[in-house]
Amino acid sequence: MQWVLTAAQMREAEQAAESQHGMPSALLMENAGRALAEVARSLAGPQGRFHVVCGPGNNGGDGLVAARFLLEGGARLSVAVVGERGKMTAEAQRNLKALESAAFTAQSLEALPELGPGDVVVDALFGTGLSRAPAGPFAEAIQRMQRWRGAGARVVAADVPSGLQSDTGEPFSPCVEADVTVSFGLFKRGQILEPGASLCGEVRRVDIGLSLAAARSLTGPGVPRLVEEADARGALPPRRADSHKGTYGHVLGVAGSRGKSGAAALLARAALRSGAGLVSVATRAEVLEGVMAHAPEIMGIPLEASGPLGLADLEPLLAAAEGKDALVIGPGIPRGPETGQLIGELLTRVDADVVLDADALNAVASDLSVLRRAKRQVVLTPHPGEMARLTGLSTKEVQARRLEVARDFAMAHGVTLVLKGTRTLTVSADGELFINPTGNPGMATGGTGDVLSGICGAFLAQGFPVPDAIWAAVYTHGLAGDLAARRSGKVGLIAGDLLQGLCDVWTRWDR
Ligand SMILES: NC(=O)C1=CN([C@@H]2O[C@H](COP(=O)(O)OP(=O)(O)OC[C@H]3O[C@@H](n4cnc5c(N)ncnc54)[C@H](O)[C@@H]3O)[C@@H](O)[C@H]2O)[C@@H](O)CC1
Ligand SMILES: [K+]
Repeated sequence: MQWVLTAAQMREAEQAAESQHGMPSALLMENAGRALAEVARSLAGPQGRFHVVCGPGNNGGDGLVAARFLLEGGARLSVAVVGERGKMTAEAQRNLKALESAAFTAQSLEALPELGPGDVVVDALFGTGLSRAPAGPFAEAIQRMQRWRGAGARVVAADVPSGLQSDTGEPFSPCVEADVTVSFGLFKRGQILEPGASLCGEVRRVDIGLSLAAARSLTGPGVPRLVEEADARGALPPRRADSHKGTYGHVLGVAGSRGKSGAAALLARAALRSGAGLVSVATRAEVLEGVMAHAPEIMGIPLEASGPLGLADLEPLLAAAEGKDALVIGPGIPRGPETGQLIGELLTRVDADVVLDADALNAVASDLSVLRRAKRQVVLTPHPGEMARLTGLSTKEVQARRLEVARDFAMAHGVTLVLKGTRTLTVSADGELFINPTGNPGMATGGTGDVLSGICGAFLAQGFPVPDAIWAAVYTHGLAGDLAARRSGKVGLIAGDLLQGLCDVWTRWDR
């Protein structure tokens, strides 16, 4: 996993590197600029020219170091310094002098020639220190870089595309759109959260000498981490030779209703395709055959009452939950006035971990105190709209502060929370944050959430601990979507394709 930091945490890490590890910021800048030059060179055509656009802060300093290395390598190079020289940081000034001592002259932006295919722009205008919308010459510089890109030049951003707010991923206007962003030392939030992630293009993290210091100073919850493929694969050990279906747990899905039997079927099949030893589905009697028609491997439990799920279903569901290792409640359920109470009773009495999804989330939203009273682990998997109902915020507020909203909720109610959307977040009950990098817009289609709930249930039933089971489920779900989209395209992708995608994940991971 990789830490994902705020600008303030980056500054702390930089200070720790200097005070505790003898790595002065000049040395960090040297390493950063050198790595930046290497990436810039890798993007240029054989006759490519380089424009390095530098701002007044240390981001500009990185650009000036990169310019020095490009010059040493014999590149066709122009450098522009935007803003007043007197306002540059000491490190940036020192590197400008170093460049000028080689009889090289930085120019004004207007003097720089136009660029085209094969050429490279190094955007070193602003990094993590951007504090307000770029205006005047800074805005013009960003627009100029955008124009060069429009004409075919590649843009490599130093640390953060200029104009992007590195703590939120929200861009000011104007903002550089990069082809590659070279992230110095550690990831920044704005590189991972959308729309920042898209504005960064490909993010390449390079070590510059502060990761070790940061790792020591940034322990504890609160600092989000980016899940990597090795983490997810490692969280799911291979199946043992001497095992049987009982080894891999029994998932009970409480799902489906008239017209929504497919939700139960997707949940159940996803749980089966994610390694659960046994999967049962409890649903209204009249839809059970429809569910089972999709999956002969599952066992059906008819709920004989009628109408929305309510207290009349409590005894049959308690009986159904006997001996189960995980429950998944919600996809396609008929919700009514008693559904929340029913779920509350199940949470306090059932001896199994429970995943709440879809209408089960809406059902508990009116009385969240039941979450704290649960006998075992509770996992909630809301999309932003459901999260808004759970918190009383608007969807927009949820999206604007995803990390904080998710963490506050998980800690307040003692649950593992999955906040879905681009870069799905998993938060543990003690506030550890895991950002997921897999998945694609093709998965914005009905039923993919049902599949995720089934994967979560299967991993819990197999005894994987929270929160690992859940961030691994989220990663696996996204990767299944990415692999499935190779066949179907993003437009053609449907939730059922994720079931084959899951098999592709298992063969890829040798599981
Ligand atoms: N933190 C670290 O460990 C390291 C940071 N480095 C670089 O340092 C950068 C951060 O440097 P700084 O903190 O100096 O910040 P920046 O270089 O991002 O820019 C901040 C400067 O621009 C000014 N400014 C901010 N917004 C402006 C606006 N809209 N219009 C005009 N001026 C504006 C600020 O007053 C300040 O002078 C990082 O992104 C990275 O590139 C690297 O040199 C290596 C090590
Ligand atoms: K930049």
